[in-house]
Amino acid sequence: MQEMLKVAMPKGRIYKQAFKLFRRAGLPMPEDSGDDSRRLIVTFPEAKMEFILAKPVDVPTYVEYGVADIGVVGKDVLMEENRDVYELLDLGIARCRMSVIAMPDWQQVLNPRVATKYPRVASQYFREKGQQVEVIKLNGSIELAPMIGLADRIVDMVETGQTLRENGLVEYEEIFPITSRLIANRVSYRMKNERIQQLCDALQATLALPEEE
Ligand SMILES: Nc1ncnc2c1ncn2[C@@H]1O[C@H](COP(=O)(O)OP(=O)(O)OP(=O)(O)O)[C@@H](O)[C@H]1O
Ligand SMILES: O=P(O)(O)OC[C@H]1O[C@H](OP(=O)(O)OP(=O)(O)O)[C@H](O)[C@@H]1O
Repeated sequence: MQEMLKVAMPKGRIYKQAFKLFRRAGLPMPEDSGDDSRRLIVTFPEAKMEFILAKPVDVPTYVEYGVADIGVVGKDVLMEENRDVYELLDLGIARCRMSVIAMPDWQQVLNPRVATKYPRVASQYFREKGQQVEVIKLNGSIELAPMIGLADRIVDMVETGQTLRENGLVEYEEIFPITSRLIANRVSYRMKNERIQQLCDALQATLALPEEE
């Protein structure tokens, strides 16, 4: 008999897309993802899966500590959290990019301030460029920082570019592209290898197919 697989799933914009992908991969799950519910643990007995609905940034933590066997998480969070987990598969969903953004009249100054939700990513990026910057951690609406003079530049995500256009900001450089990844706890990956590998193979085969409407 198959054992239960615990999956850390991010609430929010990734959830619906990940759920749809799992269904397309043939997992016996209901059509309704139930994403408007307030339940934090959802069990799918037929699929032998339990979803732990977490804040996106916490997914790698649950997986590293083994309270979830696997998880779905954006590459942005994976880079920032730097947790000890296996990255198994690029799921190709929730596509966007991490970029350096500023006002159009931005000028190079000595020791510029950079605001971001991703201090590790930003620090590493500027360190590799040999530029000394002061990184200021914010938790949302990062685009405000250069508009109101808190920072010279920001490091943030761009998807459609709408937020930038509506606030008169310019994308200067892409740091890396982002998609969601399937990650696994190191011990679970050994102990539940067949199960996890089966899921990976099914997801990979689905990703190779053209997406139906
Ligand atoms: N336009 C986008 N902006 C931000 N993230 C995006 C976008 N498109 C895709 N993503 C991906 O979706 C993930 C989760 O984003 P979401 O906005 O749901 O969560 P969050 O902002 O981290 O969480 P919360 O709103 O609970 O603080 C991101 O980590 C990123 O990988
Ligand atoms: O290029 P776009 O399609 O406009 O998407 C990019 C925006 O989406 C994200 O913000 P989010 O909606 O997560 O809100 P936040 O400011 O709370 O992070 C991100 O931080 C950008 O602000």
